[in-house]
Amino acid sequence: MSTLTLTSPYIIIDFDSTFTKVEGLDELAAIALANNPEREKIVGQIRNLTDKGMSGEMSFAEGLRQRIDLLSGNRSHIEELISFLRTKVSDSFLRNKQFLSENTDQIYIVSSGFKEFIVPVATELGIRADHVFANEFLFDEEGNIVGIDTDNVLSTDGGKIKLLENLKLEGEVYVIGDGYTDYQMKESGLADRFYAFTENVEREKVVAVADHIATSLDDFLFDNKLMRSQSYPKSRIKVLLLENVHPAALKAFEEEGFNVEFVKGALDEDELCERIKDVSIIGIRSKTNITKKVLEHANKLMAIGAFCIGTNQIDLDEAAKRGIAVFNAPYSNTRSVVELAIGEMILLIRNIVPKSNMMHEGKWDKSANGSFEVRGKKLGMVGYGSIGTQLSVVAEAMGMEVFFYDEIEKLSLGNARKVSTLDELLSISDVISLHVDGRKENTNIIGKREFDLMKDGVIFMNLSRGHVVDIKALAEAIKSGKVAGAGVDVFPKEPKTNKEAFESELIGLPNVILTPHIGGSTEEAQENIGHFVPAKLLEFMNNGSSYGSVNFPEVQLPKLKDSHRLLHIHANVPGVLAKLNRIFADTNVNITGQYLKTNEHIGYVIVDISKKYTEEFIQMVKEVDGTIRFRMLY
Ligand SMILES: NC(=O)c1ccc[n+]([C@@H]2O[C@H](COP(=O)([O-])OP(=O)(O)OC[C@H]3O[C@@H](n4cnc5c(N)ncnc54)[C@H](O)[C@@H]3O)[C@@H](O)[C@H]2O)c1
Ligand SMILES: O=C(O)[C@H](O)COP(=O)(O)O
Repeated sequence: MSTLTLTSPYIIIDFDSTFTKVEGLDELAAIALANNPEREKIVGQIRNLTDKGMSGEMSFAEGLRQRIDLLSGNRSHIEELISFLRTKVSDSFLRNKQFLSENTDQIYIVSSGFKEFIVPVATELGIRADHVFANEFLFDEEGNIVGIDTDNVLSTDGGKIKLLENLKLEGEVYVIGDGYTDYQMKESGLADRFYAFTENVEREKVVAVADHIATSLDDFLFDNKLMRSQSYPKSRIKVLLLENVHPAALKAFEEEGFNVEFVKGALDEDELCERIKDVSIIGIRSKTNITKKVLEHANKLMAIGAFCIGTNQIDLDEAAKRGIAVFNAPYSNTRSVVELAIGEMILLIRNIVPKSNMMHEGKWDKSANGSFEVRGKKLGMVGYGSIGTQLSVVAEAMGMEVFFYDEIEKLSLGNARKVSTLDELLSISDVISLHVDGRKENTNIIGKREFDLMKDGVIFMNLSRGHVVDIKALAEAIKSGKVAGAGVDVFPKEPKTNKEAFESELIGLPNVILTPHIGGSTEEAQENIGHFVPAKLLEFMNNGSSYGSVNFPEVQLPKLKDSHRLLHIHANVPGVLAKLNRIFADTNVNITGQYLKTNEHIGYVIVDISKKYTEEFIQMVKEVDGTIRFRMLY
């Protein structure tokens, strides 16, 4: 088969803001005027003239003349500009260098920019120098730009149309560009299609008249079934990032060419049901609940990234049944939580909060009563996972005796001692800190009965999940003096955004540190997560690897080489693999690698095949009974 046949239309490509991300002449002005005190003003005027010319608001030729007059550039500035433009080639053009170099006879650059800087940049990606049509500068003897070659048709209004007419191309002609003058080639009847290129800028007036929108060069190539770097254009794949995840995440997806939407707060169920319809990847933190109802609206969703540790806010089983892989960041913020827990336990055991509050009221209360060291005290941790174990080590280094209770067998670090029941842990500890996961069964594991078991004057901390503690019982225990100090970072009901008010029975109680779920909110942790989770999601999207997923059969796949990769997710029922293999045998498709992993709900089969196959073969694979989702990578 060949989904990649080249039907060979002539492709006319604009340069500024299409082939490169920027407008060459504007950048030349910024370079040439570097030492001019009026630089910003003049560059602003030039940009304004460029915009007006590109959107068709003013005569292009007049705008160009005015821009050259404002510029005051020379040859050395052009050299600098070329080096700069080499770093500003549009991502999708860089990705598709092979297409550009293998189809040089069909591709032309037609630009109102200048050959002096376009030719060196475009030819490096395979464009023929004699296929670059653009304006040319006039220089004086010192190399200063003094004007433009007015004999060149491109310096005139309607120049691109005249140029195209002169080219006399026979066959289909498609134009890709971001400006109105690019569209005019189609309007004149000389080109068959106009693709408004929006990877760098989106001009309303241009998009409105376009036959198609090309969000990237891959998008254009996909639309025309031409050879491309991405099996499916990433610019067509929508990524929705909620809850103000670190900008590193936005950058990671944008650099790969995805269509990314960034939202500061969380969304409620109804909003999410609406917004998720066309989303393929969603990034959330602890406040966004991905419920069964949300997933029912998420027909395109392939992966969920929890930019945090907890995944209790996601219906993991339902996601798996729908073939949606969920990833989180299990370690990136653990140290931050540990540091906050250590800080809080010292402040609480020293009774610092009331003392600090009094100072703010102008009261001096120097006394040692009710203030203790943590050294020698017993720290009791419920949950000895990633955070519990780290806290254990740091607390021991401060001279605490560490005890823990975990419902599964865990290796003690250092001198930490495991106790066999929760009740025992609660009754022996001076400081109690909760580090259990947020599964439903952990709801209210600490309530009145458990507070009654604790020592009088205990210090109590919860930095795990809000629903784990009965807040009313905690408030009573604080009021009665049973709990001498409490540090609470997580609550059964938390505001979705910083604009919503916080309500709790703990407000106003003495020696209580309340924090707005910021255990993992440090710059370091958020940045780590901002790199870690997108890397996992991208590996899944680009390569099929699901290693580290919390709900999906985990496979770590080799890089795809000289093959096409089929990713088949199916209900875990007997016989699917056999059926798939039968199709391969019957259709004579050569398998170069095969991987299978299952979990209780689904099977994940990855098959690398040689590139010779038919559309019918793909259709048969998609139609195998039990198929949940199928996609291909190459
Ligand atoms: N406050 C924050 O900003 C913040 C930041 C990161 C993590 N967290 C939360 O902290 C908690 C701990 O994170 P982690 O990375 O250490 O998780 P983890 O999964 O590594 O460890 C949790 C441990 O708790 C144990 N456990 C679960 N339920 C238990 C129970 N009822 N009794 C005894 N042991 C039980 C598990 O066996 C496991 O060993 C999670 O709820 C996570 O969501 C909060
Ligand atoms: O699960 C976590 O990692 C923490 O609860 C942090 O959640 P957040 O990213 O919403 O602050």
